[in-house]
Amino acid sequence: NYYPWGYDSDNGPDQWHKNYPIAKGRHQSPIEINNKEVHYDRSLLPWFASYDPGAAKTILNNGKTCRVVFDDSFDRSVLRGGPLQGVYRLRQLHFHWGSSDDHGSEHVVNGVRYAGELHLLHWNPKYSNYLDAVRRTDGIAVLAIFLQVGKTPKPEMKRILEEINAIKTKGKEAPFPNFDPSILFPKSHDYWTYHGSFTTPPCEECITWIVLREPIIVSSDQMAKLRSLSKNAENEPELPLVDNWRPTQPRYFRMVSASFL
Ligand SMILES: CC[C@H](C)CCC(=O)Nc1ccc(S(N)(=O)=O)cc1
Ligand SMILES: [Zn+2]
Repeated sequence: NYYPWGYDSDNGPDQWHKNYPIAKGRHQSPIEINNKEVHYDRSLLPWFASYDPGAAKTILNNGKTCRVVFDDSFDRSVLRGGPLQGVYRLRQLHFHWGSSDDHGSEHVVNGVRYAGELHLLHWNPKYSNYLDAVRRTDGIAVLAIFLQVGKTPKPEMKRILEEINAIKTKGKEAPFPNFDPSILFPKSHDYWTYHGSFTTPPCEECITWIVLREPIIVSSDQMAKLRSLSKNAENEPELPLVDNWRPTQPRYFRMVSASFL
């Protein structure tokens, strides 16, 4: 009998390997990023995002996260440079967050957990489609941005959080037109990069991670707004959608490169 994966004790990260054996692989994500083990790579190029606001389509609650979906039927919104060869198409963005402000991010930096983490997922159009790309080591690129709680929140987050009321329960979707996610980017483009996996099932090891050093500032109220999402469907008992983050995985023999000294 099929029992969907989740983040509870009976279907959470420690159980995922039963249906997705690669979850115990050697290139899993997220990981701890420690300054001592990072290698400054001066050959790393800056990365560039050129996104078309018109590519934004809908925002949805899939019971696991809040996701914004973009038109990826051609090279309309792309990420290039950094560790990447060629352009990667923006497909979706989503968040991971905790049950309180002191945790919720997936990557951890020198022991620091942030309140949340924003993932912008892009795929390599040299492959015929997304499902083909997820089977390739250079198939996917995820730009990860930490959410830090502070006094002067980024006004650009407001647009996403205003839509939360329309997608309270699992399966709810709402139109989300005219949105350029690069307005969410922090000032600095400094990043770490390493090869890893999806942080949820199917845990495929197809991701070039680009983790930004500078977090974006959100307010405690904005985090509370994310936590007001429910993982249940409309007519089911209310279950808060919180703590949808995977603990850090072993780094094994992977190099984490830094674009900055
Ligand atoms: C077998 C293909 C499957 C349907 C893929 C569905 C998918 O895209 N999942 C996904 C996306 C992003 C992340 S994360 N959190 O950015 O690492 C985790 C999981
Ligand atoms: Zn994610």
